[in-house]
Amino acid sequence: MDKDLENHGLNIIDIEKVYHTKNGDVHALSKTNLHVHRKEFVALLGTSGCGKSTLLRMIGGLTEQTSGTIIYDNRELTKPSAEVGMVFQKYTLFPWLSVEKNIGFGLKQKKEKTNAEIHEIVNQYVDLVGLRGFEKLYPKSLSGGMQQRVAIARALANDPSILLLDEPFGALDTTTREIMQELLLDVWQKSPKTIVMVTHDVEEAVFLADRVVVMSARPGRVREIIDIDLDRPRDYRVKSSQKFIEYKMRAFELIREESMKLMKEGI
Ligand SMILES: Nc1ncnc2c1ncn2[C@@H]1O[C@H](COP(=O)(O)OP(=O)(O)OP(=O)(O)O)[C@@H](O)[C@H]1O
Repeated sequence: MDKDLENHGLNIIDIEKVYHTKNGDVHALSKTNLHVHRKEFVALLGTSGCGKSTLLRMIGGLTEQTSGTIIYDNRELTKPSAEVGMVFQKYTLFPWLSVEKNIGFGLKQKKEKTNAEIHEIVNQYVDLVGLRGFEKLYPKSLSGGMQQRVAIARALANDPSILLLDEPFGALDTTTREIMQELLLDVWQKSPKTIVMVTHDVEEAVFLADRVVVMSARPGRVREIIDIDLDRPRDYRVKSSQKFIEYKMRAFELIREESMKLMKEGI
């Protein structure tokens, strides 16, 4: 592959994070390297506290790394920017704004588009995440799954190059979660982005991602990368295939090994 193209996408280079707290230093992430291709979907898995969220927050410019560099398409990412959209587990919608106002919030702030253009973009995302008929409602009258759909639409409406998802379906019941996974795949297929998603759910990671990155226990680093060679578009039926089960088992084994290490260390 052309050297320049190879470098395109997200490059995480020698990233390390130590939190300095009053009770001492917490080594959250040891030198971590990862390359995520443009429009690739990567899922991060690992034991609790291995630094998954820390890594995501550093990519998003919300937490400063102790050392190392994060580059997207040859530009260094150092602070929050419109290029990076984020969705967290906790519903983070503005309660005083309607669904459509929440989705259009970032566009309005940027002041680059007319109200009519914003209206059109918002409408497009209302349809994409299946919220037609709910656009005038306020977050408090929506279910958890619907609120996360608004959050995803809000992040995408800004047309970011990278979408960071931190356990976005963690608070949802199993069925809603599965439906949201399919919706996310559908949205990603129609509006492809470079996605990095943190999840605790092995099945979710294998179902969604092109590659599953399993991290070692704290201080985290990349333990193994599993290439998920499953046809797209995917639907839930793929979960019963032999290949799917093998990928899932491999990820489980790795996480188990890392959890056992933590237990032996008495953490
Ligand atoms: N702001 C902070 N100050 C001090 N320590 C922190 C801070 N944020 C995270 N940590 C610590 O850094 C380590 C990694 O935390 P992080 O939340 O990144 O892990 P995680 O893999 O996302 O965990 P989980 O799966 O439980 O959400 C943990 O030991 C955590 O306690």
